[in-house]
Amino acid sequence: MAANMSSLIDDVLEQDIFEELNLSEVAVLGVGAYGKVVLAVSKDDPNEKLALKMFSLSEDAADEDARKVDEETKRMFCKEVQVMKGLHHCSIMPLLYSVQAPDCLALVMPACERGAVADAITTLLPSQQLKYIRQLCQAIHYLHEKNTVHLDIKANNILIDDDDNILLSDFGFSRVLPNKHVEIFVELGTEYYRAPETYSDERVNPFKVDMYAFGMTCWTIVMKTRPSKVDFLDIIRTSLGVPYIYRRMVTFLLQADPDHRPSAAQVLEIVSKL
Ligand SMILES: Nc1ncnc2c1ncn2[C@@H]1O[C@H](COP(=O)(O)OP(=O)(O)OP(=O)(O)O)[C@@H](O)[C@H]1O
Repeated sequence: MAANMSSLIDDVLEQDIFEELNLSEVAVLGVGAYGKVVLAVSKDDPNEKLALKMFSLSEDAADEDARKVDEETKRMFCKEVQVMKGLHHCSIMPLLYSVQAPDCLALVMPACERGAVADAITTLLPSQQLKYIRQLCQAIHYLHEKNTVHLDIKANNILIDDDDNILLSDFGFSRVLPNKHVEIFVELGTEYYRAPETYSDERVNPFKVDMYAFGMTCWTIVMKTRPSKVDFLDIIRTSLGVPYIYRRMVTFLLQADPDHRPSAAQVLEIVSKL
């Protein structure tokens, strides 16, 4: 792990991460199992706002349990860095750099202070709905062309930048695969966004799992509501206020049979013309 990790780290810091990077800690943007995401501002340039996804380390070598947790944290961090370093797309969250400090590992990214699409869901304008769906589809198409799957696409993981464009973020569950036909076990994901086949104990096509989650994300965007325990297909089919093309697209994407779901390339062809 050490050799692999050192090749993924851009900077090793001796002291406090904020001090060494000359940043002021402003607020906590989110909290996860690994640690937290912190909004920080450069002391040199107050216009430079960064989000630091920090993976806490205890580095208590004497405590075996703490050592095991640290090993797992390092593994998760390395996985996310490795995937992000290979991605360069205007609708995908860029990794500016990765750092190691005495008490944490951190991904440094541009901060999206407007938050996630999930937070803005009830106030979306028709022009934003179309733009976000199109940009998300372009991001997924790019990922899938690189044989990479996200595996946690949802409205909470789509951040909005200062220019009102979206950035697909959180590559913690992502995988880079050898080809588009490989089948793997997918046991993680978020309730309502998880494709039905992932609840079986069998291998599944992860690209189709992403397309189901994309369908649920489109559902939340066009219905302007967060998903809950309802019949998604029935609701979208009977929501006559939603443009027909969206109802048709979401219905295709949410099909229970993964083989019947369209690919990102197929959906992109439709949304590019809208
Ligand atoms: N670059 C960023 N700019 C602004 N906020 C961010 C940024 N990155 C992450 N966040 C916020 O922090 C939260 C947690 O980040 P992230 O999704 O990467 O971690 P996670 O533990 O995998 O979260 P989850 O379990 O909710 O998917 C996000 O939902 C978002 O609100």
